Amino acid sequence: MTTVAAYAAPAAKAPLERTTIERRAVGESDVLIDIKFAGICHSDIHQAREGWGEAIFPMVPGHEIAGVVAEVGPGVTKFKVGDRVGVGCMVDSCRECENCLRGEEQYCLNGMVGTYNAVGKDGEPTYGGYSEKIVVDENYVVRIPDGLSLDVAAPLLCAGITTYSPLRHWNAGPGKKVAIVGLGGLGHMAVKIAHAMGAEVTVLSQSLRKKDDGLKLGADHYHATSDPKTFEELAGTFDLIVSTVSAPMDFGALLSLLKVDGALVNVGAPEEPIALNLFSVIGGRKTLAGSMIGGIRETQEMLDFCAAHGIGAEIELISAAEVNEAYERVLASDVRYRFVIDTATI
Ligand SMILES: NC(=O)c1ccc[n+]([C@@H]2O[C@H](COP(=O)([O-])OP(=O)(O)OC[C@H]3O[C@@H](n4cnc5c(N)ncnc54)[C@H](O)[C@@H]3O)[C@@H](O)[C@H]2O)c1
Ligand SMILES: [Zn+2]
Repeated sequence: MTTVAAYAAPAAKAPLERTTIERRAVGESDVLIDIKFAGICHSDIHQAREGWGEAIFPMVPGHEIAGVVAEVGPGVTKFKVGDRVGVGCMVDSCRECENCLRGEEQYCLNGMVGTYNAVGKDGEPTYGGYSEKIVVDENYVVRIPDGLSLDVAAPLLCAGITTYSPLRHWNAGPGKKVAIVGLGGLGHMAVKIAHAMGAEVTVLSQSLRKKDDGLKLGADHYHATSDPKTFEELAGTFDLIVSTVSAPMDFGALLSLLKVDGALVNVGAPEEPIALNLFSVIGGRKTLAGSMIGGIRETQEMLDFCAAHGIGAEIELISAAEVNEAYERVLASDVRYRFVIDTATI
C-alpha cells in the first residue's frame, strides 16, 4: 500500500479538502500512475453533492486522469515505466458478459467499477483522480499519443469519449447536420469532434454569449435556445442532436428540430426527471436515445483520432486549492471550457 495526498469531499455537499488515501500495492496486472492532471467533470459535482443519490464518502472525485506510468506489475504487457497514459470513468468490469466481451465495458451487465464513488473487486472503495497517484489494472488504462499534451488530453478521458461515442454510433460525418446542445465541457468537445468528422455543426446554447468561441471551435452556426425564433427557423433541420446539458431541458422542443428519422441523443445527466409528450417522437419517426462514456477500445480510438486531428480540450488550469471555487463556477456556467487540476499542487 502507498499513502498519497488527495482532495476529498468528507461528506455530501461539504467542501473538498486536502487529505491522504491509501492506494493498493501494485498487483500482477496493475500499473501505478503518477497523475499529472485531472479534469473536473460536472459528474464530479453531481456525485460529491449526492445529486444522483446516495454516495460513498470520503469521496475523491476525478475521472479525467492523465499521467505517467511509474511502476508495472510482473504480468503487465501493454505498458512500461515512462508511458503517457490516461484513465477515464471506469477501472474494472466483469470482463465476461456479452457487453464486456465486445468491448463495451461501460455497459457491463454486472456493473462496471467506477473510478470513484464505487467499490472495487477487492471490496475497498475506489478513489479518483484528484490525487497524486492511482493503481489501475492495465486493461482499463489507455495510451495518450505523443502529439497530445497531458493537460489538454485529460478531459478527453470523459468529455471526449462521451461525445465521440454517440457521434460515431449515429454516423456524424460529411453531409450530416449535427446540433450540439450546451457549450460546456462535453459540448465544446462535441463541437470539435463533430467538426473533425466532417459534419455541419450547429451549437444550440442558452444565449449567444459564447458565439465567437463556438465558431472558433469549429461550429458552422450558433443559435440561442432562449430565442423562440431559433425553434421556428430550425424546425426539421438536423439528422442528429447531441444534448450535453446538465439540467432538465425541453426535449420536446429539441425533437422538433430533427428531420424525419433523426435522433436526439442525450448524454447530460440531470438530477431531475423530465416530462415529455410522446407525440414529439411519433411524428417523424424520431429516436430519443442516450449514451454513456465509451468502451476502452473506443476510448483509445478517440484519443488517436484527437491526436490525428490536433484536438485537445480548451482548459483553465487550476491548483488543487481552487477546486471548490471551480465547482461553483461550473454550476454557474462560467467555465471555458474545462477546469483541469495540476495535481503537482496537491
Ligand atoms: N453520459 C455520460 O456518460 C456523461 C459523461 C460525462 C458527463 N455527463 C453529464 O453531462 C452533463 C454535462 O457535463 P459537463 O461536464 O459538460 O458540464 P458543464 O457544466 O461543463 O456543461 C453543461 C452545459 O449545460 C448548460 N446548461 C446548464 N443548465 C442549462 C439549462 N437549464 N438550459 C440550457 N443549458 C444549460 C451549461 O451552460 C453548460 O454549457 C452533466 O450532467 C454530466 O453529469 C454524462
Ligand atoms: Zn465525466
